[in-house]
Amino acid sequence: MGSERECQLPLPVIDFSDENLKPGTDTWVSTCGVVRSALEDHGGFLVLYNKVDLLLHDSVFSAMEQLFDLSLQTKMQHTTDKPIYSYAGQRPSIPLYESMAIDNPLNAKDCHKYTTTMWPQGNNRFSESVNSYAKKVAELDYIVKRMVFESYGLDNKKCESLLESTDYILRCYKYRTPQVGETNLGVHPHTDSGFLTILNQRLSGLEIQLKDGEWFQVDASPSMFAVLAGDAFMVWSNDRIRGCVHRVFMNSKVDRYSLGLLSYASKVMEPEEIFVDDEHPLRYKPFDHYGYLRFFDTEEAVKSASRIKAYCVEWIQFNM
Ligand SMILES: O=C(O)CCC(=O)C(=O)O
Ligand SMILES: [Fe+2]
Repeated sequence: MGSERECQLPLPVIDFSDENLKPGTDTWVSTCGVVRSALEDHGGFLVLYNKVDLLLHDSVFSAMEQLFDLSLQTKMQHTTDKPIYSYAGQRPSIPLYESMAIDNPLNAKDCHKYTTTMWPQGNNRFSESVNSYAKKVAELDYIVKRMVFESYGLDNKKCESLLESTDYILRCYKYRTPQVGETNLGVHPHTDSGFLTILNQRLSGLEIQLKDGEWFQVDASPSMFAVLAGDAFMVWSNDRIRGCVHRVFMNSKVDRYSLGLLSYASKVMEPEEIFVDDEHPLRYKPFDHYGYLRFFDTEEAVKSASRIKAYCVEWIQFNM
């Protein structure tokens, strides 16, 4: 990784398949720096990662096709008590978009439970491929977080404790092709409400906004993953890390599928002390991630300029 050619791209592409990328090596240390700068500058970066082999890639994406082929009534079933959308879609401003969330996909039993809600007769192939895929992508999530902690000189124990209080969701996205006269916007520009999102797309369409405001189109490939910081990462870093603004356009004549592993803090989280000093005063109150998700669709949140600021910052102004 970190070859000069890679670093010259507006958004770094980091090779996580490199055998030399082990903690303690020079490659590891320099990659930690690239990861940190990309998160501070753009809120994200791209990763080449070969732990999801082609067989698993194909099987998880065909599982997604099967999932979205179910009836709307089946797809809209309530599958989690967390304040996330089990199903999102049928929205007039983004008519192409549908998404479904599998709660706790790293756990085989929870994958099985989700699967039997969707297919009461069972579908082992679905639950097994989802579980294997999520576990492989979670390994990438752990490495990225470990690198971030290390690059700021934070103890690995702190990182472990963050990982222990992390909930994962596998979100599956489908975009149908636009009909004549319909918008080809898949999703409006936004930041994700989670901590970190790791996306893989089967067709291109994902665009990331760089710090200069330009849009960067992410190529689709089974081994190319986009790593995006969400709102909770901004809170944790007291705004040192930027939330990654991204959007999707449907440019193809076939349906587009993508998959995101999203992480959420299961315990109240505070900005790390090292990010708070006289020059960088505390910007966020202790953060209840699920409280934020419940706030997310309220009228107050929707009309605010920034949902995360509306949820956290105003509280500080009135209570300190
Ligand atoms: O489809 C994608 O690649 C990304 C979708 C997305 O950003 C979202 O729904 O939050
Ligand atoms: Fe997103």
